[in-house]
Amino acid sequence: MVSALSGICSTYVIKLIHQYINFGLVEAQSFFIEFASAVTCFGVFGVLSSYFISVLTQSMILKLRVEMSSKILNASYQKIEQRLDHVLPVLTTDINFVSASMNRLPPVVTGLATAIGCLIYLFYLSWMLTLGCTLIFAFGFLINYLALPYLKKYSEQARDEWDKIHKNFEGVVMGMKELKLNHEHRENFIRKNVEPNCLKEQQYRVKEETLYAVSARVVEVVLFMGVGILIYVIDGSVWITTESFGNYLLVLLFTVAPLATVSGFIKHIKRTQISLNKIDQIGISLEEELEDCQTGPEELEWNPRFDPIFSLSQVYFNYGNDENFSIGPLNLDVKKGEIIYVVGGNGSGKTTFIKMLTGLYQIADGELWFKNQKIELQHLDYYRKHFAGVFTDYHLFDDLHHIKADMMEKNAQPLLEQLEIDHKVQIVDGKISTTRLSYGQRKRLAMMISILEDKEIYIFDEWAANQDPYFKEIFYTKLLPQLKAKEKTIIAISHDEKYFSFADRVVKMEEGQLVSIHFQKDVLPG
Ligand SMILES: Nc1ncnc2c1ncn2[C@@H]1O[C@H](COP(=O)(O)OP(=O)(O)OP(=O)(O)O)[C@@H](O)[C@H]1O
Repeated sequence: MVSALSGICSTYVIKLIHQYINFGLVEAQSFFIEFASAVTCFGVFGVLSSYFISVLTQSMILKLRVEMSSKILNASYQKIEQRLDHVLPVLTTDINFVSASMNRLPPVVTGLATAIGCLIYLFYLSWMLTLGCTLIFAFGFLINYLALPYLKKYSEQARDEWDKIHKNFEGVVMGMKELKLNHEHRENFIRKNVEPNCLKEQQYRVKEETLYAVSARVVEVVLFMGVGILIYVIDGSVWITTESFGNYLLVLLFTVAPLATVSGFIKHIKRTQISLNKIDQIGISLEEELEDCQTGPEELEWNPRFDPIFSLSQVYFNYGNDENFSIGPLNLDVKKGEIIYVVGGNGSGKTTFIKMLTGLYQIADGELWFKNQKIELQHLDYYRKHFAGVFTDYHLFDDLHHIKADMMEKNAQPLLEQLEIDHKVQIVDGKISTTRLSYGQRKRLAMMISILEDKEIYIFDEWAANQDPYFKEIFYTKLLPQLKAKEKTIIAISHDEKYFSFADRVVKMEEGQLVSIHFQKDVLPG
């Protein structure tokens, strides 16, 4: 509405200029008042329209960003893990591109309003000429329209290359150490990976831009040709004089600039569509994976003394796709407060097992029970709430506001001291003061956070792997028993045979099967 008012005002200014050229300054004072008012209103409405559209588009962008983040977090972990290469470029590139396109909307809307206003005025000046011009404009837009599928094709190809470039950039940042150390590796990575992908993207973009320039120039040529034809037809015609045609052309020229803004946006619409498709591709498929977050199964009687806290019955899992690794059938009952070590060779399936156990991976077959409740797909989020721990590829968040205040107050400082990082890290206003720590210290911090989260079941994936002997000892002989004393159940992947005697049970994984289970008495030395 405000954009339309701004467009009307600019048309009115054009009309005043046009009238002055035609009839001169008839009444100087009223001309000046009208002119100044129209220009002021044009400016004010223009700013207001930009402001309103900006508020609207920015709130849409905000919604898009927050919704995408929530959707990703609500989706199946397994599916996201498989598509990580596509998800990150969507978050970093496509959402930004859609945002940038939305930011271009205010001048486009004002331009459109001005062009429509000018066309109405032109129609008033000469409906026949305006009809002719509209046909020429329509023909020009048709050419633009016909070029769109090709523009879309090149734009899509360039965007697909961008996924690969994004992966290369990840390599540049995450693999900087390796690339810095090895000159040949660095050269090879740049020449054989980064450069070819960037080159392909560049070629597609050049094709796209050239096609766009060609279609834009063709449109201009058509417009000029159209005007030429009009001049040819009109010259010597009785129904319009050369002078009034000249006046008409003057207003027409004012219409060209806003129309150019609008037609320039057409190219952006295609690119935006491609970005929206990319968002949609992961968005829609994420929607399919949405899990009912809140509800658990019906509460059943559960006696921690006799009943397992969770059990697996004939459970199978596989990665699907072309990956042929699978685990199962697994049968395991775990009691509340038990400490279980999972051992086994590399690639035997230990991490896969705990990801499945925590509900991050969905089981393919069999039954998963938690406190006598059968866990179905829709209960997975409820089920996962009972777990905390540290994976090998953990992420350290510095914001700890999700931790209960009393837990934080009572236990944070003693834990920092016990883990001997209190001289390095403080918790200030619910945030960790620094995460710039050694690997071992960072892992201790991750351990502290998981303990503060105060869940019923703890999983640790080779937590002690990069701890010094002193902290290994503390982990196996103090921290885990302390958690057990609080009736926490612990599943720890471990290769440290020395400490097997501290487990209640040691289960061994081999090629996706739990091949043996030893109780503490069996693994005690001697
Ligand atoms: N995200 C994944 N997608 C497909 N296959 C995978 C994935 N992660 C692991 N695998 C496959 O599953 C097998 C078991 O891997 P897993 O990480 O569970 O082993 P692990 O016993 O924990 O090994 P390690 O001791 O080396 O950590 C591997 O052989 C691997 O090929």
